Amino acid sequence: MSHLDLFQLRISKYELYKRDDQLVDDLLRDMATERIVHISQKDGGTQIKLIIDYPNNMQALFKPMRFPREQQTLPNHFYFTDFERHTAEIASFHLDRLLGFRRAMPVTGRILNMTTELYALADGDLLKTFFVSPSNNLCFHGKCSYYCDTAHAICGNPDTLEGSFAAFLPAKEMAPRKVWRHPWRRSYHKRRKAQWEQDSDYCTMVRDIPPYDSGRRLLDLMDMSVFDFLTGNMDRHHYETFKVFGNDTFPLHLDHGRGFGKPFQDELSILAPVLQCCLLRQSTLATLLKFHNGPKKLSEALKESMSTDPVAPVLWEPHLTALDRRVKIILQGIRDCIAKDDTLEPVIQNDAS
Ligand SMILES: Nc1ncnc2c1ncn2[C@@H]1O[C@H](COP(=O)(O)OP(=O)(O)OP(=O)(O)O)[C@@H](O)[C@H]1O
Ligand SMILES: [Mn+2]
Repeated sequence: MSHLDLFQLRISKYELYKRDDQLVDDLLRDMATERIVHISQKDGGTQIKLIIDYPNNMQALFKPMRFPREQQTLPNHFYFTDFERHTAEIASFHLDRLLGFRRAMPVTGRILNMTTELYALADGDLLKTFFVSPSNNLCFHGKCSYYCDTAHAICGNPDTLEGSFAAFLPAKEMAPRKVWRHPWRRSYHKRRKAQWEQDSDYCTMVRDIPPYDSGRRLLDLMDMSVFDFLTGNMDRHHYETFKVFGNDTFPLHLDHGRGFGKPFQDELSILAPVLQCCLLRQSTLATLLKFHNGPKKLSEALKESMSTDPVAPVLWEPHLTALDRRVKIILQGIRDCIAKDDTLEPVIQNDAS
């Protein structure tokens, strides 16, 4: 049995893995070093993703590097046209773990050989998209709805390619997932706004709708809002849970390629769930306070956590600075909520309540 098989078997109703779980390190190492035997394109998504096959049926989801780490989200791009960043996937996993959520699958960086580890292992339609560029580099573009064409090809430099490798979720046939619309989903339209952007009482309505009217789910959305605000991810349109665990289970933190794009801008609208509901889980507040008060700031802890990654340094320094600044903003938001506390619901809650 592979480390990934074991990891998948141990997923619980409350988290993907245990605190300080050695298995996570084993899995990261496997994905970063095991021989790759086949690659194919994952269909369904908007931007290119490859399924990486290793021996023993281990699989990873690969997102390629497109730009250097200093490149920011293009100023005229919407969150839904922003290019995905492999470094955001890696950093988000580490951040999710540091915040004590453990709702994101482990992700490692790895440098591949374009010829022997990609071209030689591709077949079918994916293989047909490989070509040699004018500067003699091997490139491919795959088939998808955004940026899968010759003008947006992914090229070796000269023959290596960096990317992120996310541990594969259990097969859908083995562990079916339920897909939920995020109540604070953005409109995904150039000109239209979503209801939550116009209705300041939006949370009152959400609080009455199952599964947000009882149990942990609303608190989990607050955690997700904190997590996304820290990374700057505006692309949380849906989320998924494992069906076997029912409704009172954690939402998976998936798809973080659009985080870490704007280190000099703090996008307060991502924090709307927390600010509109005036709600936060007690353990999450404690974690944020711990990083705020030090001695170890969130930026330092994240840098340390990612320092052993094969593609370290994973993040451009301004992204790390942004984290500490954003922790302060979240805490100030919570202070304001407590100060004006005129609602019937307490601001800081435990799962049991
Ligand atoms: N680690 C993983 N293992 C297996 N499947 C995954 C993993 N992460 C994500 N997926 C699945 O792949 C789907 C697409 O992934 P992702 O959201 O990253 O792609 P996307 O191109 O951004 O798609 P969309 O544009 O719909 O958001 C997800 O909805 C999820 O079901
Ligand atoms: Mn996505």
